[in-house]
Amino acid sequence: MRLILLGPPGAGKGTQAQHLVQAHGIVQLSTGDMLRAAVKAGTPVGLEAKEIMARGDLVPDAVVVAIVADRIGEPDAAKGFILDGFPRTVPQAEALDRMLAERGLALDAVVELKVDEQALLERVEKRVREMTARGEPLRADDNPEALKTRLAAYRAQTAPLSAYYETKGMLRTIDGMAPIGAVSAAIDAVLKTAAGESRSTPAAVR
Ligand SMILES: Nc1ncnc2c1ncn2[C@@H]1O[C@H](COP(=O)(O)OP(=O)(O)O)[C@@H](O)[C@H]1O
Repeated sequence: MRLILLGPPGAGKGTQAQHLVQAHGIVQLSTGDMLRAAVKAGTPVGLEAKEIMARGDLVPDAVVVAIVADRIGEPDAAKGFILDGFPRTVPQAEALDRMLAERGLALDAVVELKVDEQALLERVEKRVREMTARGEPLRADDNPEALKTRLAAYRAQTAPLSAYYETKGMLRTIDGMAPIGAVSAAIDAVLKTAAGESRSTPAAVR
C-alpha cells in the first residue's frame, strides 16, 4: 500500500503514520525526519536545509524530490510506504507522479486530516510544553515565529494539493479533530475502500 498523509503542522500526521506502520507493516517516510537527520549529520543537504527549516520555510523542491526518489527505491519500501510531509508543493506532487510511473507504481490513497487552526496552535504549544517538561530538546522550528511561517507555507504552497488530488479522484478527507483512535479507525475504513476499488479494477484497464 502506498499513501500520502496530508495536513498542516500539528494535524496528527506523525501519530497516524505510526498507527499505519503497526497496522499495515509499511514504512513511514517523513521528509521532515530525513531532513533533520541530514542537518544533524552535517551533510551537504543538511547544511543547505538547516536555516530554511529553522525559519519554517520550505526546502527547495529539487532537494526533497531527490531524497524521496532515493528513499522509495530502498528494499524496505518495496511493500509500501506512507509519505508524511511530502509532497508539500504542486511541483513535488508532479515529480512524485513521474517517479512512481517510472517504477510502474501507483498511489492507493491520499488521506487529508482536516483540523481548525486554533486547535493546531494549541496542539503545537502543548507538544512544546510536554517536551520541555520531559527535558527533551526542542526542534529548531518549535517556536511561535517559525510555526507562523510553517502555517503560512502550508496555506500558500501545500493546501493547493487537496484540489490536485481531488481532481484525480484520490482525495479522502478525514476529521482530524476526532480522538486519535477514531481518526485511525476512519483512516482504516478509507483504506479498505481504496483497496477494494483497486482489486475490483479489471487488470486490462489498470
Ligand atoms: N516536502 C518538503 N518540501 C520542502 N520542505 C520540507 C518538506 N518536508 C519537510 N520540509 C522541511 O522540514 C520542516 C519540518 O517538516 P515536518 O517535520 O514535516 O514538520 P511539520 O509537519 O511539523 O510542519 C518543514 O518546515 C520544511 O522546512
